Amino acid sequence: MTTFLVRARVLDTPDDPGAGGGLRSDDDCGLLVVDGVITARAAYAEVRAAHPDVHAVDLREGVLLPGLVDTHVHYPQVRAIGALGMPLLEWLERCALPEECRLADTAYATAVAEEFVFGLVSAGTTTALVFGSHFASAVDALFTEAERVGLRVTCGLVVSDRELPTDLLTTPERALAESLALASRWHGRGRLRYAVTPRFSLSAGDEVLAACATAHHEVTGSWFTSHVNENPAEVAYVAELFPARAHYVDTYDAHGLVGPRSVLAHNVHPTDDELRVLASRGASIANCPTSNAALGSGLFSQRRHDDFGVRVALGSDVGAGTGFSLFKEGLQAYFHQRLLGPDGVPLSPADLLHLATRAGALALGLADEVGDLSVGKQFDAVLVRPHADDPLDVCLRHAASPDDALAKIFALGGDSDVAGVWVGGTRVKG
Ligand SMILES: O=c1[nH]c(=O)c2nc[nH]c2[nH]1
Ligand SMILES: [Zn+2]
Repeated sequence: MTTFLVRARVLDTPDDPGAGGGLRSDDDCGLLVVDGVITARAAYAEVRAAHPDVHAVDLREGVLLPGLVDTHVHYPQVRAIGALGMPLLEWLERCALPEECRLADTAYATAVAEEFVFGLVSAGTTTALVFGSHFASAVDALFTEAERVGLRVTCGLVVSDRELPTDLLTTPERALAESLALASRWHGRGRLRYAVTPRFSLSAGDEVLAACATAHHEVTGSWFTSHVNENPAEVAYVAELFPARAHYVDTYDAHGLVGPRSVLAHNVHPTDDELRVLASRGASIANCPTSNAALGSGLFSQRRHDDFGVRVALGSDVGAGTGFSLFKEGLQAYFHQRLLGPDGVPLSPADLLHLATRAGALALGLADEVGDLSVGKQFDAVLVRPHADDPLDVCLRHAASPDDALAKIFALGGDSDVAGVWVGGTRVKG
């Protein structure tokens, strides 16, 4: 049995700030961690008195947050980050898809998998719903690396049967067979799970979507992820390709793919009917603000999702998104709401932390395990400790309140401020 006691300044959001909760802040908190699980939480002196002999780790030089949860991030696109100036379909054709073709080479894919997992850990992301590769061997490489490092990863084979470079296409039969084979190797193994992943219905016709539905049904507890309503040209083309469907969401819903274990990325241009369907199915949306800005996709309406009761979490959407940091995504989510003027939702610092942690855990069905630092949860945590006299260090020392300190972390925090990362009680960075 491995037991240690953490002494830290802890910020987390166990209760949704948008639903009457707020920021939980404990200046001198004691967390007893036994075999990776938090078994006691109280004032440090109290936990210490009850456990006088346990080894203590003093993290008071920084701020301890729950591990960050990224609900939409593309593993094959690490090397494609930062291509600016194109809308979605042109960016896919000129930038993302040529790079994704290179993952047919397993040695290349293995190197990218290592870079990708390192990118997640460096940013303080401990749980991710990862958009995989079109090549099964590359998906194996990603799961292998995630397991080696110990991250919580849900991922799957990306499948498509049209509109993409030939090397990225498959058939419904092959899609199903390869998906089931991957799931049999990885789903439910340690912290890993399988996600059925048609790229988007623009590139996945009804036969492939039906194969995805079969895989989702056969792999108990699997997840479903894809893209939806990202860009007006994409939305118009999907409508042309699926004349019998009511709308973009219906291209998935008609196959029974939209439910509580679904995460759809973007949804920048939804109709009211689509929001109604998403809410009634209990599906989640990954809001990807830096990607939406970089590709000029538009401003995400948090208000309409809130009004219809659709769950929202955050995704970095690397490589259309401009990096792995969910602090940056949170800040951009905040900016976008500001730019919407009266139609925007004023996001507080606690809202941003909730979006980057517990909302993601809820979207991924992992809220009983991760997302905050309560008793019974896994010790998945991020220590934010900037270098002495960096602007963030200065601002944290002079913060007027815990909410103010958190705002400064989202405004100024980056990978170099992430001084420690733990997953299930094991330190994976720092
Ligand atoms: O932002 C995006 N990135 C992608 O790789 C992609 N594929 C389909 N639709 C997409 N959107
Ligand atoms: Zn994406």
